Amino acid sequence: MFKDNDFLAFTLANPHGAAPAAFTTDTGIEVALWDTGILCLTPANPGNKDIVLSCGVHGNETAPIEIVRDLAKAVLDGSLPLAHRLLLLIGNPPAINAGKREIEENLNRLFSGAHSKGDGQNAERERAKALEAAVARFYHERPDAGRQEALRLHYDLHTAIRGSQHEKFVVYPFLHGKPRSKEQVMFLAECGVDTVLLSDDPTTTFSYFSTNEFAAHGFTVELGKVRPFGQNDMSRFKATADTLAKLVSQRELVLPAYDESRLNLYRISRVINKQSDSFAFTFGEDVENFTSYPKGHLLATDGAIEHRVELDAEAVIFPNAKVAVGQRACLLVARTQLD
Ligand SMILES: O=C(O)CCC(=O)N[C@@H](CCC(=O)O)C(=O)O
Ligand SMILES: [Zn+2]
Repeated sequence: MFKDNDFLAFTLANPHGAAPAAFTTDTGIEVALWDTGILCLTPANPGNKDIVLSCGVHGNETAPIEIVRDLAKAVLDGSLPLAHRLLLLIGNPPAINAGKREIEENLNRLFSGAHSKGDGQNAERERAKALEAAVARFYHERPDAGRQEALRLHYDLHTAIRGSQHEKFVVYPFLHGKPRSKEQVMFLAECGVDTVLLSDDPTTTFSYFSTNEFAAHGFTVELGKVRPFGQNDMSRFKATADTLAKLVSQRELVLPAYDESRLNLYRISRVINKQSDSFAFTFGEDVENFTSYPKGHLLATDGAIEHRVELDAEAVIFPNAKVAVGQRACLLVARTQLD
């Protein structure tokens, strides 16, 4: 189905849809293309993990797309065994083709039903619906359901617009009081992700959708800085790619014991939403994620509104004045410990 086992090339050649198709590899893996960029892989005797790996939810975040392309190729050509069910998602193919974060709307604000709110309709809203349906189908369609409790995982892979003082970090979605998983945090540390942002609010992101609706362990994983295809230094993503390969190929993954000294833990203290077109930060585009400011410091203005640091120190994450009015323009985080 895919020339040279290149799932990405096929997806980008069919950005708006592809007919469902299925085949079995020489190594006995059932491969099912459910739609363009939506590929379900089932080994003959699946282990207890149901793994979703998504990338390209933002079209210009290319390194994660390359990681998923290479992993798909290795599984399809048999060089990487598959131990568990795996759903590979290439989020926004038209945006990838355009080399843009989004075409009309930020896909990662359209989950948990947000795609169907309001009057507007566009390809990103349709895609959010299709991705939600694919995740639901994948988690519900486990062939041996009832016999074996599956561990549901979803790593939504991104890169950030700005540089980051901690290059690799995750947003750990709000779990509504359920305990955070120290094992998952150590898995991420093995991926080279040493920084965790704990969210305390529901959102409309993809990772929150999977954690909230399917009790998956889900994360938005930020792996570095956005660069165009061909300009990523893939050596910086090796630990992540290698650990993801181990995750999908090993029946049992041995992880180190929880060690907080390996981690930087932050809690999201505030979300700043853009309320008008006059929204502006007081700092420049070169200021990196995790830059910290003292209490009282003026971070942004929005017409007559002043956004100042409220805690002793708060650091800025994802500051972006160019988002649409009503959207999140910045997160503020403060140091914390795991609950
Ligand atoms: O660098 C930026 O400004 C954005 C990088 C990015 O796409 N981040 C995700 C985080 C999602 C989350 O909060 O879980 C996003 O903004 O969608
Ligand atoms: Zn992103």
